[in-house]
Amino acid sequence: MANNGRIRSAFPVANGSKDLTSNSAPASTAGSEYGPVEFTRDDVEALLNERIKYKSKFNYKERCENMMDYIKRLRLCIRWFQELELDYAFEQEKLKNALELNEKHCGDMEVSLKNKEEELNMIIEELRKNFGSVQIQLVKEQTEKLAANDSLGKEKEARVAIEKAQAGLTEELGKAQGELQTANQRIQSVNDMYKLLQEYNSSLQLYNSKLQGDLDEAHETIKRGEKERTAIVENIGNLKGQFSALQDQLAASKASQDETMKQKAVLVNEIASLKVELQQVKDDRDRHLVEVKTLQTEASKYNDFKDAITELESTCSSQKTQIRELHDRLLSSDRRLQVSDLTTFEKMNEYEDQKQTIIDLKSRVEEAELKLVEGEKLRKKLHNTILELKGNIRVFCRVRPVLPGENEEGKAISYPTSLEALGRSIDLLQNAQKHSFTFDKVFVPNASQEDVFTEISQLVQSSLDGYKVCIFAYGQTGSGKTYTMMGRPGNPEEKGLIPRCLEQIFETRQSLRSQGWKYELQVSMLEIYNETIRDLLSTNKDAARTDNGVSPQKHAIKHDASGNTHVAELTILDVKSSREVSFLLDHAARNRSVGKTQMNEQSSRSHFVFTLRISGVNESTEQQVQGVLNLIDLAGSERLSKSGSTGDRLKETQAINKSLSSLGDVIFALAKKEDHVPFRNSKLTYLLQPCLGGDSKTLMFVNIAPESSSTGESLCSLRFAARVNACEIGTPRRQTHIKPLDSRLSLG
Ligand SMILES: Nc1ncnc2c1ncn2[C@@H]1O[C@H](COP(=O)(O)OP(=O)(O)OP(=O)(O)O)[C@@H](O)[C@H]1O
Repeated sequence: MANNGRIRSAFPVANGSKDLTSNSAPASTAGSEYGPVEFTRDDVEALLNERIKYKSKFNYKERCENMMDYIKRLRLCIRWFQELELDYAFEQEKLKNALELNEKHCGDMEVSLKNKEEELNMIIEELRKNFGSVQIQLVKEQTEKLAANDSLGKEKEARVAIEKAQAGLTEELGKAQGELQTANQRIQSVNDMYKLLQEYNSSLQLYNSKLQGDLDEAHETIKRGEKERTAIVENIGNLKGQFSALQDQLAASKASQDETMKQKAVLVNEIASLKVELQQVKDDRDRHLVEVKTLQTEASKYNDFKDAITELESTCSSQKTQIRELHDRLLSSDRRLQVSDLTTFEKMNEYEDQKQTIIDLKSRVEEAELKLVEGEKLRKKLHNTILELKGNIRVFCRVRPVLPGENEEGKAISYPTSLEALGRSIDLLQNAQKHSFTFDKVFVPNASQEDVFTEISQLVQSSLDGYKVCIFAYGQTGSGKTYTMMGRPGNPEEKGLIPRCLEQIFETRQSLRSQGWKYELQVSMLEIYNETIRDLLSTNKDAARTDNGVSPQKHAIKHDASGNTHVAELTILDVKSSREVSFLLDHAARNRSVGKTQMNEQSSRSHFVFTLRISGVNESTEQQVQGVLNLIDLAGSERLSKSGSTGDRLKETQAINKSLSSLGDVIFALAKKEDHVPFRNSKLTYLLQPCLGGDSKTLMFVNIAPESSSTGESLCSLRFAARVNACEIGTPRRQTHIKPLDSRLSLG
């Protein structure tokens, strides 16, 4: 029990003292005999280490008393301990409760803090949103402010203009009022003058009437004088004098009367003109009054404007305060924007660097692409040189995949993977014996139609360059010859070599136009069935389908001195697009002789020969080329035993085998450079004579079925192909000319 630095009094009981000062918590009330006592650690230790000394060892009474006292003190100490423990337990309980309370309080605080945090987050979110909307509003307010400023400026301008106009109008009004006043004055003076004239006129009239009276009087006097003349004859002279004087006076008064009359007329005219003038002045006055009225309405409008302007100004001032607020916010946003601008600037720099890197990379890619194009050109050139060096016959082997329902077990075919054999060799296992073959190319079962076409596309190009090209597919029934040549109908991905060749030719024809080349293409399709040629493009269905009705001589084959082949009465059609050719291919496929054999449900029982005659003229160089592309799907090569044929099928198989073995004979004779090459032994070899004879480029596909049951047939096919592959027949020759004036070369 640690004292924790509490200052305590020495153990009083132990010292026999009754100083019971209590100065610590928890307070102990131990020691009822001694009152509440407290022990320190030293007290307890002193008590425990106390050794009672006795005066006499044998004074048992004293020893007993001392012992009793010691026990009493020990008991006291124990009780103190117990009470202390109780107090501590109580205090611990209290602390525990306080701790729990605090924990609870803490939990509550935590919850409330979390709530507060959420609330604050929400407020922040809201503030952010508000900030966004405030920014939008700010932009809006700014545009509005600008618009208001604009309109205010306009209004001010209008106000100034109106004020100017008003000043002008007031000036004009003043002027008009002045004019009106002068006009009124003039009217007044005219009126006065008119009055005066009227007075003058009336006085003149008076004077006139007076003169008239005088005249009447004179007349009276004359009358009296006349009367008196008679009466006073002697006074005539005097009277005559009087009379003439009176007449003179009369004439003078008449003249003055005329004068007055004239003056009156002048005055009347003047009054009339003054009246007109007065009318004009009145009109002017009315006009001015109207102007004054309009000016007054404008002035009232201007007053309205004034109200609007004051309203606008108050809006402006409120907007100004808003703008000021927004401006403050804008400033803070600006500061943030500056920070983000800095980041953006850094990012921009990074972006620029990356852009530069991209540009560098692009230029490097372009360089690489250029190199690639150059390399491709070189490759083509080398390829052609190799072809020419190698001779004109090459062999490609293609193994078809295992078809659904076929047995995949016991793989008879494998493909060596050594560097020199990869893609060119094939091993066939028969009766535990391995037969290895190497060809120009071996296509594994998963090779696509496009893969195969890529390998022969150079050859197709050669036909456009003026070579005779002959590609044929050889192999047992069901090994994939028709698939290789024609593809799977209705599936563009799986179209065969013939449609792909034509697409390439038409595309190249189009692109060569820019170099001045113009090509004409003609197509013919025939089959050799039982040693008889049948025109597959004939529109006469009976002639196309019937075997017996066709004379073997009908489609006689002829070769001219230039190595061109003509088949009599064969339909040759000009073609302009690959679509046209596919239509013709469909037509021909429908006309083909097919039959069911043990090995193929739809076995081609004839050799199918597709011929494309290519005639090109270069208008700028006058160069002319004639190429021929023969694509041949041979009939199945299986042996009689395997085909299980009887009757007509047996006859077909025999004819097929005869022509195929003739093909072999011709190739081998050519290879051996024998004097006599048995071209005429079969229709097929005779037809293909110019293509096999050394001038052309020939490619043979040997098609192989993968299943073990076909191993025997596959071995035969591969052996035949290997022999062909070993042949070197001649060097292909290109048929080019400089355009003769009016000739068109015969084809084929
Ligand atoms: N490479 C290939 N990928 C997928 N299927 C193929 C392949 N080669 C051939 N086939 C399929 O195999 C079957 C037989 O092929 P195809 O008719 O072309 O053989 P064939 O040698 O022309 O036969 P025949 O000589 O009897 O006419 C067909 O259903 C064809 O679709």
